[in-house]
Amino acid sequence: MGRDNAFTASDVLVVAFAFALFALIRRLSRPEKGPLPPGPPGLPLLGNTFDIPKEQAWVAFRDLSSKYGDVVALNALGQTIVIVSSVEAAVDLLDKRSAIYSDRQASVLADMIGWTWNLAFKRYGDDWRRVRRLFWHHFQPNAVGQYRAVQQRDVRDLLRRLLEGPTDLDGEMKLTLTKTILTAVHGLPKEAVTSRYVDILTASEAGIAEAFSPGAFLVEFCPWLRHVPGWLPGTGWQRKVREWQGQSDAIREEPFRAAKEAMRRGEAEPSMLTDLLEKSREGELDEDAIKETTAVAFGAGTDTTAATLHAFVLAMILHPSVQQRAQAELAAIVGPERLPEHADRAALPYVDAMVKELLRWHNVAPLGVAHRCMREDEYRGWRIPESAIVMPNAWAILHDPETFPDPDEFRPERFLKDGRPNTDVLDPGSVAFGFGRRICPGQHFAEDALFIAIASLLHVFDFGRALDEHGRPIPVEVKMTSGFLSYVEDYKYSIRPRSAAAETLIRGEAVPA
Ligand code: HEM
Repeated sequence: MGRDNAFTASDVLVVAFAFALFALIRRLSRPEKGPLPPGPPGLPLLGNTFDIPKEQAWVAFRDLSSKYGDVVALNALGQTIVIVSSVEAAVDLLDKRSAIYSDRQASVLADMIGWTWNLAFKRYGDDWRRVRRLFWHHFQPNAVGQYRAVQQRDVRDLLRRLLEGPTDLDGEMKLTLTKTILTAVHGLPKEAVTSRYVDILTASEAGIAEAFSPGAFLVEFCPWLRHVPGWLPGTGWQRKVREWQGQSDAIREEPFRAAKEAMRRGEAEPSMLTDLLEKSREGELDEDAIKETTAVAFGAGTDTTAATLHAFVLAMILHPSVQQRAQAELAAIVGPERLPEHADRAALPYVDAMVKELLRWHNVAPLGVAHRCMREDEYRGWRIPESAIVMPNAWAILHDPETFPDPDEFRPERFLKDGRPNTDVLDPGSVAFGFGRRICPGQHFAEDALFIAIASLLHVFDFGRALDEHGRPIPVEVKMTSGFLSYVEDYKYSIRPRSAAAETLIRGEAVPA
């Protein structure tokens, strides 16, 4: 809202004070049963609002946990936020007590934009349960094997595009995952999946980042503002909401429409959608549930996985010895005459450990997705109030030097012992994908997608630093963007096929004996 100058900073402060005062009076009028978890002292009314930075909040929260412990309570204008920075506390609360920690915070803006169709934002209840069950049925460990052929097909197409010349690596990763998901989930033939779908997602991510930037929109604090007519001064923000509505609708409707069109022409591939439509013919499902279930795979699965892969190439540039070790393993196990397949995974412990290390090293959701406590609870003698927001600081857990020495280093061997997987080390997948009943249902699909992409890329390409006009390597550094999802900032890279035989493999031709 500040962005279109619709409201001044003093408007925001007045409303914030009113909101905080209301929360304070409400709290004082209720007897309290125990202390909140420890945390920094807050200002009168405003609480800890200034302890919550907009940039890289996970780093500031980690610093708070070093001082106050693994469970820290903050008060933002009367709203309790509990930051959890250990696996033990995250599992105790979000997993073992998931019956009361599986809700999401209501958002007026999400409701206005129409994002409430999205499983990740749905409140805990029957509607969430219905879509989640349908989704899980198609993405549980025993089901994801059916998507491997499509994942492999699209990664091999990616290799070909990368061989053809310099390209936008980030965009290519996104296009690859978009093709995979829209084929596997919607049944779209790969030719029908153009960069138009990538653009839809990119626009909607920017919208989500802006809409959910804390404190940016007064309507979150004053829900009545949504009813103010759009012709009144100061309502420019409603234009933005309409734009975001369009993006949310596009994610939900466009692939679905295209898929139905492809079915009509007899060009659709077997997919989750064809399966769900079959069930709907038997009268078990309505069209909205089908659209929501398929659209959330596109909305939640594409960018998260593509962003993780984009971070992978950066890790390879920064850690050439890791790249070489993985390539040696691939050369020994897969050999020069073929490209890797999912079935090779068990025989490639180092590459498998790279998937773990990647999920640890770059957290696309550094603070997970916040859960909401549905009923007042007690934990280690502290009171967790009803409606408290509980955020697992996945980044802090996965960068804790006690668990992962030199956490900024990309070191897959930390997950190996005598060359075999070391089950004594915390599996980053058990943190990066969240907790409890809301745990990411796309985890197994994502891990498969990451494995086949990493193995295939390293089998045929060398990644390194790009050179400047004087032939000097251009420095790269790891910078994480802030926001609901975090990406590594763009970087310069060089890519070249490892050998003539590798080029032949990429082109899909037989390697001469
Ligand atoms: C590297 C890739 C990915 C990461 C790191 C990731 C991470 C997460 C996290 C942290 C959550 C929140 C869990 C919680 O509330 O505790 C989540 C939720 C979700 N993810 Fe993923 N995800 C990834 C890929 C995928 C994929 C490939 C799909 C689908 C094909 C997917 C679908 C979803 C859905 C539908 C939810 C919402 C679940 C709910 O609220 O019930 N994700 N993901």
